[in-house]
This record gives sequence, C-alpha cells and structure tokens, in this order.
Amino acid sequence: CSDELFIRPLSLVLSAAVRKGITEAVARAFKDTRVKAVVLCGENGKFCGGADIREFAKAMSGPPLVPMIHAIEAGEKPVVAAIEEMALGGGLELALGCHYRVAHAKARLGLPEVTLGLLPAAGGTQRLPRLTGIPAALDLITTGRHISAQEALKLGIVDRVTEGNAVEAAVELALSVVGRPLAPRRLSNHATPLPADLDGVFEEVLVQVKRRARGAMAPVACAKAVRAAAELPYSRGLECERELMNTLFTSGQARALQYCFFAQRAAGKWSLPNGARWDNSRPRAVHTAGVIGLGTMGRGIAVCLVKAGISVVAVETEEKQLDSGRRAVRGMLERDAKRRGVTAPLHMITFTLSMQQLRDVDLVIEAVFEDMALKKSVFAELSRVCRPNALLCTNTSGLDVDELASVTDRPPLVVGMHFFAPAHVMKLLEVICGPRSSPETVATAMTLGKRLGKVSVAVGNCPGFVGNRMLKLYLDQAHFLLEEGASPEQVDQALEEFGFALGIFKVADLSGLDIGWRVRKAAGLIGPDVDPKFPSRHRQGRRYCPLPDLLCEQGRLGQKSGRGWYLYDSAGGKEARPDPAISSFLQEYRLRYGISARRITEQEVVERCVFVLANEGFRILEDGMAAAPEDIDMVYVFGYGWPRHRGGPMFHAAQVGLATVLQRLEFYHRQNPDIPHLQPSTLLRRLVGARSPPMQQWKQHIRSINSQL
Ligand SMILES: CCCCCC/C=C/CC(=O)SCCNC(=O)CCNC(=O)[C@H](O)C(C)(C)COP(=O)(O)OP(=O)(O)OC[C@H]1O[C@@H](n2cnc3c(N)ncnc32)[C@H](O)[C@@H]1OP(=O)(O)O
Repeated sequence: CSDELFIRPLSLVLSAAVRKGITEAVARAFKDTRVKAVVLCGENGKFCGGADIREFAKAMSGPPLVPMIHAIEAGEKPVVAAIEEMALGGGLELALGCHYRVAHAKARLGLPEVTLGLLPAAGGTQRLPRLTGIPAALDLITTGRHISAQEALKLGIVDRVTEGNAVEAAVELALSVVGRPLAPRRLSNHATPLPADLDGVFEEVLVQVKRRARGAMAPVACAKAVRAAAELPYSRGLECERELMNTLFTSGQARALQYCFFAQRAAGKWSLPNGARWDNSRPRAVHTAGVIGLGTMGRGIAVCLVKAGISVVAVETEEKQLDSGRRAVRGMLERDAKRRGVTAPLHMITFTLSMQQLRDVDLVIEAVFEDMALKKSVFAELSRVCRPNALLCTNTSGLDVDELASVTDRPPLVVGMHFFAPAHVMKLLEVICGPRSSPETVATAMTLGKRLGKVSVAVGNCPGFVGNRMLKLYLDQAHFLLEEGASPEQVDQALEEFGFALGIFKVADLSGLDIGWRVRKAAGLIGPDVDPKFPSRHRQGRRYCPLPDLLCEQGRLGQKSGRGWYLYDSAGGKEARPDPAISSFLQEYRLRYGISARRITEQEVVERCVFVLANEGFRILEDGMAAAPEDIDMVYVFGYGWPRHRGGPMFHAAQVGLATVLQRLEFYHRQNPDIPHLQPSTLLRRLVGARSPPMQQWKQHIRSINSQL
C-alpha cells in the first residue's frame, strides 16, 4: 500500500475467502483518498485459475463474482490487472472488469468454463465480444482454448505484454493513466462490433459447435450467450447469460465434466499395496530412451519422446523397415515443427539395426509385434545389452508383463506402458504394474507419461489390463446385437448419439479386424476343431459370435482392405458407407442359424454396451486391477472416445442409478443366460444393497481389498 497504489494478492482460485478479500480491499482502496489507482495481482506469480470448482458442489457462500466485478469496473479509480502465468475462467472475467490488463509474455489466458459444462457467467460472454468482436469471442468461449499473451495482445484482450515483471509493468501503467477518463475503458459500455452477416456467422458456428459437441450442452449455450451480446444491451445480455448458466449449472453434464477435471488429476496419484505412492517414490531421470520396432506404435512413441526432449535410439531388424520408419518419424517431427514455427529436433533421434546401440540408454520401450514369444526374445536380448539399471518397458495391449519380466535379469525394473494409437496423439497411457515392478520403476513410467503429455493411469497386470478387458465385452455385446437383428450402422448411430466419438464398428474397422482375430486364435477360440461352414455359437462354455471371424475369412479386415463392417472407397479409405453386402451376409447368417431378427431399440443398444462396461469395471475394482472408479473412467475418456460429458462408465452408472443398472443387467441376463458378462457383478449387487453410496465410498464395500497395483 502506497499513497497512490493499492496492491492486493489473490490465491490461485477465486474462493469465497478470496472474493471477500478482493471486494473489501477494492472498496477500501476506492474510499481511501490517498489511493489513486489499483493493481490486482496473484499470489506466487499466478494471477488466477478461475472460480473454485470445488465450491460448485456446495451452497454458495461469500460475495458473488458478478457484482464484485461490476463494482471494480464502475469504480472511479483505474484498476489494472497484472496477469502472471494464467488468467483463466473467472480470473479472466475479473481481468475484463478491470480497466487495463498487462500480461507476462509467458501467461496463458482463456475461458475454459465450457470444458466444465458451464459458460463464463461473470459477464465474460458479454464483455469479451464487446472487446474482440464476435468471431474471436465465439472461438474462445465455445472451445475453452487457452491462448498466449501474444495472441491476447493481437486480439486486444490485454493492453501490454512484458518479458519483465508484470506487476511492476502494471504499476507503471496504473500510474500513467491516473486522471484519464474511465468510461471508454468499461467494456460493458462498449457496443459489440458486429460482422456484416451476423446470422450467417452464427448459423455456421452452431453447425460446427453441435457437430463437435457430440451432445454436450455447454458449447451450444456458450454460442447462444455470445449471440445475446450481439443483439442485446449489456444488462439484458447478462440476464440471458445467467439464465443459460442456471440451466447448465445444475445439469448432470456439468457434474460429469467437473468430475473428470478432478478424476484426471486423481489418476496421477497412484499407490501400491506395499505403501509406495506417487508422493513418496522418486522417479528416475530419463535423458535417453531406446524404442524397439518402428511400426505404427513405435513411430508414435519415438515422436512423443523426442518432442519431450528425450534423445532416442530407434531400433529395427531390417533395413527396409528402418528406412520407412525413419522417413515416417522425420516427417511427423518436421510437420509438427512447421506447425509450431520451430526447427525439427531431428538430431535427437538415431536409427539403427543394432541392439548394441542401446547399451547406454536410461530406458527402453519395446514396441514390436504383439506376440509373447517375440517379445520374450527381445527382452532376453535387452537384459544382455542394456546397462544393469536401465528400465525395460513393454508397449503391449494385453500381454502378461510379469511373464516378460521373468525372462530378464531385472524383473523389478520391468513395467508395461500401453500407448494408444496414434501414440503421438492419443492422451492415454496405461502403466501396467507387474507384481514385481519396483516403486521407482512405476514412478518413472508414470512421470515419463506426464512428461509426454499423457494422462497416465496405473493398472494391474491382467489380460487386456483395464481398457481392453472392458472393450472385449463391449464389442461382444455389439456382435450379439447384430446376430439378434441390428445392423452395424444402427449400433454405431446409437453409440454416437450417446456421445462416443465413433461407433464400435467404425472403431473396429479403423483398428483392423484382424487384430481381434489373432487374439481369438491365440486364446484358443478359433482352431482346427471349429467347423468352417457352420461355426459354433458357443465356445468355452459361453455364447460366442463367429461373425467377425467370418468377415476376416472373406478378407474384410476393415479400412486397410477397403471393406469391413462398412465399405470404403479404396483400401485405406476413411469414409464409411453402409454395405448392402453386409446386410445380406447378416440375413443369411441368421437364416442359417435359425435366428429370427427382432427390432432392437436404441435404448437396448446403449444399455447393453454401456452397462456391460460398467459391470466389468466393478469386477476390475474387486480384482484390485484399478485403484478407483476414477481411474477406470479416465481410461475410457482418454483412450476409448467415451463422451467426457458423461463422466466415464463408472460415473455414468452412478448417475443413472446403480439400482437401475442392476435391474437392467438382470433383465438382459434373463434374456441371454448364456452371456455371463450380463450377470451383475458382486460389487454392484453389494453397492445396491448398501443403498448406492457415493463413488468415493465404493471401495469400502469390496470384501477383501486385493490390490494388484
Ligand atoms: C451461477 C454461478 C455463477 C458463477 C460465476 C462464476 C463462474 C466462473 C467459472 C470459472 O471460473 S470455472 C473455473 C475455470 N477455470 C479452469 O477451468 C481452470 C482449471 N485449472 C486448470 O486448468 C489448471 O489447474 C491450472 C490452473 C492451469 C494449473 O495447472 P497445473 O498443472 O499447474 O496444476 P493442477 O495440477 O492442474 O492443479 C493444482 C491443484 O489445483 C487444483 N485446481 C486447479 N484449478 C482449480 C480450480 N479452478 N478450482 C479448484 N481447484 C483447482 C487442482 O485440482 C489441483 O489440486 P490437487 O488437489 O493437487 O489435485
């Protein structure tokens, strides 16, 4: 506090206590005749991360944000926001209520409320369009994307950007504007600059927003609120903003999205039965890594590592594969660097045919073909070649990590790292903790995942781990629905309307139908004793659907062969078209097996596919293969295209009501007694018996906690 200035630090979030502090301090500063200007800055070099999301689940307390910001804007002394590190959500709205904004060059700004199922309801939807115009405001508010200080300067959101101390620059600016008229600086006074074809702009944006939203309400509400800024005076626009927010605020979607925010952070906080945890285990430093195999997965993994600043030695067995891998990896790195306007770090990766080159690396990620014998031979070789303390990781989608560890000289240093294709794009990383993986090994894999920009989830070592173990049963349901009368496009449409990024049959075509075919062969489900003309619909004591095998036998392997569950223009084509040949194929199949097709509703498709996922999730919790329902949900949200606004299969089950899920599973199991996975799990039954406690208490209902993590 000086004669001319009053500086008040904020903490990261605008909690009730912080709002109270600001309201009182600003009122005092406005009253104090010695104070000529005010600078708002954050604590510890962070301006503000927005409203305290945890408060949304409680009754409102403390001064509300809207009048607080209004009082700042209406004040007769200049208020300058000094934005260090971030101004997000309510934090940016607060800054927009200030008369001037100064940002540090490294600060990020944004209105990410839409990602939490909300809209910027502290005047953000009304002030931002008045400042930037409609198109930029629509972009920022409907996507929630963060922008750099430089972009904010270009858009006029901040007045100055400094490489130096933002608070000092704000103080300097504040002192320089004392006495200047404030009315032109009050954004709520501004008229919104309008594009020539306002209707056209909104029509186009609404189409895009609805397509991207996949059923999420918030992006559409955001666009409507911005439209109000274009058409209504500020005060009426604010009313519209409030009404739209009220609908969103109490919606299940907002609860789901806020749950995802915390679940994503909780997933990083792993623990093992021996007491090792994320906060008491030290990860190893990783400076150099080896990648073995430059197929689709190995290429993506190598790119991720290089982009994270880790030097890579990439190994292949044949000159031809090495060459095409080298070209692909370099191309990906060059395209990425071009997009970001930097030089591609090609010097950070070497390509070789010799495993000997791995002798000095800190860690190796093996990404060879999914075949146990092959992987074992690679791991045995790595034991001989690598430094004794190098970590050995396997990128596998379902093989036994401990079996692999057993062929090495260092089982505690072996861990699974299941990347998802394409590995440089997909956010999920399943870290498979073998029974002998050491805490340091798990900590290193989890931390490495975070460094690569992934959401790392620690899972146990069971067939398929968490994600693919559940996927198998989901896919089974989809196949059974085809037998019973549905078409692939009908199943996909129901799932896409539910919010999945892609229907399951489109996903299967994209991944390649031969992958599952190989897995089923390895599991002994397909073999010489199966009648090729009339394959049995019961195997290993349960119902089995031979449809995908029959498709593979016809050479229909999905996108790569131009034909799978759908038809594509050519091999490698992306546009899926319904194929009349599949319709006849299904009719003939049903006729041959005496199945009379029935009408299958969208509700049945969604319930059978989605509840079976949750049911297996309960079994996974009981088996100790995942530590918490949040972990399972994050696997599905980040790895399997599950709609984030539905929280994840476990959250969805809780939101629908566990008793309803139980009752629907019982119903479908009665209809299909030969599908054991429709039989409700013991944990689900127990939870319903305990009157469906909240998710945080589910663990207490597992009889004997048998953590495999
Ligand atoms: C009718 C009602 C009218 C209401 C009108 C007002 C509406 C306002 C809307 C909002 O402002 S909604 C909030 C908008 N803000 C955000 O979405 C930002 C969320 N946070 C982040 O993106 C990041 O956390 C960060 C701020 C960029 C920091 O990232 P970093 O990687 O450095 O740390 P994290 O691990 O993510 O977070 C650390 C720690 O802090 C917790 N946390 C972060 N932000 C919030 C928040 N806004 N509210 C509550 N808690 C927050 C986070 O959960 C971590 O906690 P943990 O216990 O360590 O896991």
